[in-house]
Amino acid sequence: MTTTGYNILRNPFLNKGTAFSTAEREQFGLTGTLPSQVQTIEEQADQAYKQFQAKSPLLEKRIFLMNLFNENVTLFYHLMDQHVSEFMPIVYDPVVAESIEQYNEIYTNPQNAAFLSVDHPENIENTLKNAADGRDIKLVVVTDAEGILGMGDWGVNGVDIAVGKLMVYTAAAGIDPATVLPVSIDAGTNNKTLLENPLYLGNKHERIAGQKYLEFIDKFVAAEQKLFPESLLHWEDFGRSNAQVILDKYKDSIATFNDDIQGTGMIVLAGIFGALNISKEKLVDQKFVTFGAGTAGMGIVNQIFSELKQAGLSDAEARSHFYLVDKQGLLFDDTEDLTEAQKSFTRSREEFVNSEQLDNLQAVVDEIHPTVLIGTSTQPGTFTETIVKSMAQNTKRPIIFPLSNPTKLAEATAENLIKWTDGKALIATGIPADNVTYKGVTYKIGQGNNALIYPGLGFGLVASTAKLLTQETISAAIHALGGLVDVNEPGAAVLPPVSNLTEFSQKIAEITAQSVVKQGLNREKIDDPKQAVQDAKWSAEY
Ligand SMILES: NC(=O)c1ccc[n+]([C@@H]2O[C@H](COP(=O)([O-])OP(=O)(O)OC[C@H]3O[C@@H](n4cnc5c(N)ncnc54)[C@H](O)[C@@H]3O)[C@@H](O)[C@H]2O)c1
Ligand SMILES: O=C(O)C[C@H](O)C(=O)O
Ligand SMILES: [Mn+2]
Repeated sequence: MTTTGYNILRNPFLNKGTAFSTAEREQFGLTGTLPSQVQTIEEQADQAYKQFQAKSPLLEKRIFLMNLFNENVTLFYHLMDQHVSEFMPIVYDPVVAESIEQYNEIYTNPQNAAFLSVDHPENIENTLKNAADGRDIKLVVVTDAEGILGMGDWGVNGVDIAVGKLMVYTAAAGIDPATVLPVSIDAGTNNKTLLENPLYLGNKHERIAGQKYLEFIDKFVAAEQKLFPESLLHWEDFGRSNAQVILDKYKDSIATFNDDIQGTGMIVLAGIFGALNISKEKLVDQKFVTFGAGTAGMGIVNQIFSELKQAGLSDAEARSHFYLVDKQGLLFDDTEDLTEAQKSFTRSREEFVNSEQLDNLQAVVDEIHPTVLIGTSTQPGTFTETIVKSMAQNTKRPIIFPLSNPTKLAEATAENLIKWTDGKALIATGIPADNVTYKGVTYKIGQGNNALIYPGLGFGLVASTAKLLTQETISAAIHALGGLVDVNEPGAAVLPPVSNLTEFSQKIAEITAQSVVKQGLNREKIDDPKQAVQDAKWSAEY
């Protein structure tokens, strides 16, 4: 690749636009290809921000930012650094959901993503090479888009979630954007609307499943590891039947993690610790009801389970703290269609005189008196006033996390939860929520979204050249998020605010890297893990 003239202006990783100095313009054959004034990155950022502000609605703002990214990656991140709380919901959840729904209609140059087709396994390696274009890839986010947020199957459109997750990695933790690669696995789609859309850009056939699909995944992992042997492989928004199977297959042999299972489990446990700091209670004294025992729900349960065991409980004691509710109601040993993950946490019918009636959330909450209620069900409005009030009657500070995304799928709003519990609920929501003022107290609402933890974790793994991600490292990273909120302030949030994302991501990255090195899981020699994180950090300057 030549890096002179228009090639450099069109390469988003190298382009500085009007910020190329006169000397650089001469050096790169750009003399006369730009207006004469040389701008600073600050001037460019101010100008771009004004253009951004002039756009509405939010989806237009997102398209503007994606085009800016496609033109000039450094400027995009420089601007995002200055406006992280404002840009997060646009680059990422919830506006990313709209851009996925309208992907074909608003199609823009796809941010250097790699598109793999299940129909052409022979192209995997070449595709990854083409998309990397000689860059040294350290982090891959891959999606097959079978379970995009709570919106189901979005075929090739789902690539935007891989792109968005990676943008958050750089904005939050500072991974060099030239070292990352978003990947779409187009396995077909069962989304009828997409199949019938003449504009649909993905494979126009039903989703391929079973052996052929798993063989494709195997080939992908082999090629990814061969081409980028030092990379971390992050799985996002796979369907319930594949997510855990894939993670279990690779987690003990390569550096990999599933964000919906592990990232979500981590942030929820961190949020629960935050809530318990406020209520001055202990984890071992809690009773958990998880509503929606799928990929995220079971990731959360397993993470809490593992922490309860660390606190000294036996397997059986730890299991006794959980009540899973899914479509069938409370999950019992004899419930039909249990997933492998659910089977370890079912209840016995003998525990209840009325087990037949426990087929809905209301009945379960009335019977169990949970202290913690987690929603990962994709079912909007299901934490009703009656359910929430029933919970609040039986526990002083109910911990209630409606986590389903995007906005339209949340089990409840923070505002209603505060109102219905007379300010007692300790809340985290999946998408950002405004402060709630109630009876003179302003309640800050923590964002229980894996974006608060995966960037620090992933960057720490990359910076420390980790070979594997262990439970020990996961646990260390969760605890890194503790102690960052002043719990004595009335209305304190259970998690630190997104405006501090870069600071706490740095802390999580350092603790992750320290844990990797302590376990001897680094590929390269590292004397000072904190320094290794510092050295790997990219900043959005020319
Ligand atoms: N806040 C976060 O960080 C975060 C992270 C991951 C997932 N999520 C959200 O959690 C939700 C679930 O995601 P997932 O990946 O686990 O999906 P999933 O499909 O694996 O799981 C959803 C589960 O909900 C169950 N369910 C569906 N309808 C139900 C009903 N009426 N009553 C009870 N249960 C029902 C399904 O059977 C399934 O087990 C999504 O909305 C997603 O956006 C949030
Ligand atoms: O993408 C998000 O906002 C969080 C999570 O990974 C999800 O699938 O909902
Ligand atoms: Mn996800």
